[in-house]
Amino acid sequence: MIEIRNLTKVYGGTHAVDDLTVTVRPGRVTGFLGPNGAGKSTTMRTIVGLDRPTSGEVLVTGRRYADHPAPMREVGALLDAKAAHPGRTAVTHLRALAVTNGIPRSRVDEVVAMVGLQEAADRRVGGFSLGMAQRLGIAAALLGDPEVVLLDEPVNGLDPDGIRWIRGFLRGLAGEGRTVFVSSHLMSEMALTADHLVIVGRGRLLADVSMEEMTASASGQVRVRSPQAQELARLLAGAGAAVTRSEPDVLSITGRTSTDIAETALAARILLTELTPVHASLEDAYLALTAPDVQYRAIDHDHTAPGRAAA
Ligand SMILES: Nc1ncnc2c1ncn2[C@@H]1O[C@H](COP(=O)(O)OP(=O)(O)OP(=O)(O)O)[C@@H](O)[C@H]1O
Repeated sequence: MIEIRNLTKVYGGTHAVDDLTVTVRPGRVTGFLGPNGAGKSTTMRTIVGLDRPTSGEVLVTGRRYADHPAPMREVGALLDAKAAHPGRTAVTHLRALAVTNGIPRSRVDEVVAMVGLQEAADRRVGGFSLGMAQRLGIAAALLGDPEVVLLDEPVNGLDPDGIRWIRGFLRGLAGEGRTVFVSSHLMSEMALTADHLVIVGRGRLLADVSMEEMTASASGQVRVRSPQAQELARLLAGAGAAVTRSEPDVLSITGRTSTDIAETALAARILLTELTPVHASLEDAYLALTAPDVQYRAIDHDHTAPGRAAA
């Protein structure tokens, strides 16, 4: 578990993280989302002791990172895939890390196999593709068999095969009961990987929600099928709901919950054959939530759609 309590980090005059309080729980993949400059990397660096909080604190499995006698056994992090020395082979890099952290050398072979790098184990890291470097970074993060795993943009620049591999791998780690905290800007990927979301904007917490809640609440729409659709539409519209009829027996309703609609139908003895909250895509839900907090926005040249973040 990661407990972030009133974390603030100020660089010069910039509040990179601003009074952030959130708990990242084990047994699930938690996606860490936010526009460019929202403070995700700063938060992750603080969790592993690479940045000191200006105020507040972060506890990993109950203690500050620096207070753990063997921190690599508690938390493994992939913050920069290109961090390994280019002249070393994958195995010498991992052995050096193992030795300095009191981890048996036999563990190196285990993590190399876990990430599928056996064939490249004796090649120099400088010649690795981005996908291989990401795998090596993950192997390093897993050396201490940690309960908590942090990954900053692990799928950046990977091909679809690599992305799919990381997705399955992270879900497997969470399935073993580990705490998996992963940042990404790829919403379609997060929608497939994460169970829970922590969303920040300008250093502050915007949402700490399950994927299900995030996408259901953003749409606010309920789809209803009924042989008495016209009568139901009249009743709901009369009560202030926005109702559109897409097929003769199908209504899209905004402004009423599923329960409200079921109660209205029951009271009027109207048969419902379908009652479904419509989920927004994660991308739509995310963009709606973070729009006020986007700091870097491209100029919109075609004047047909709002420009999105670019930095
Ligand atoms: N070492 C530093 N010195 C000065 N300012 C910094 C430093 N690190 C981060 N910042 C600033 O803190 C803010 C948060 O940056 P951070 O990299 O944590 O955001 P992020 O959410 O990871 O962004 P991105 O999605 O672009 O990677 C930004 O305004 C950034 O310019």
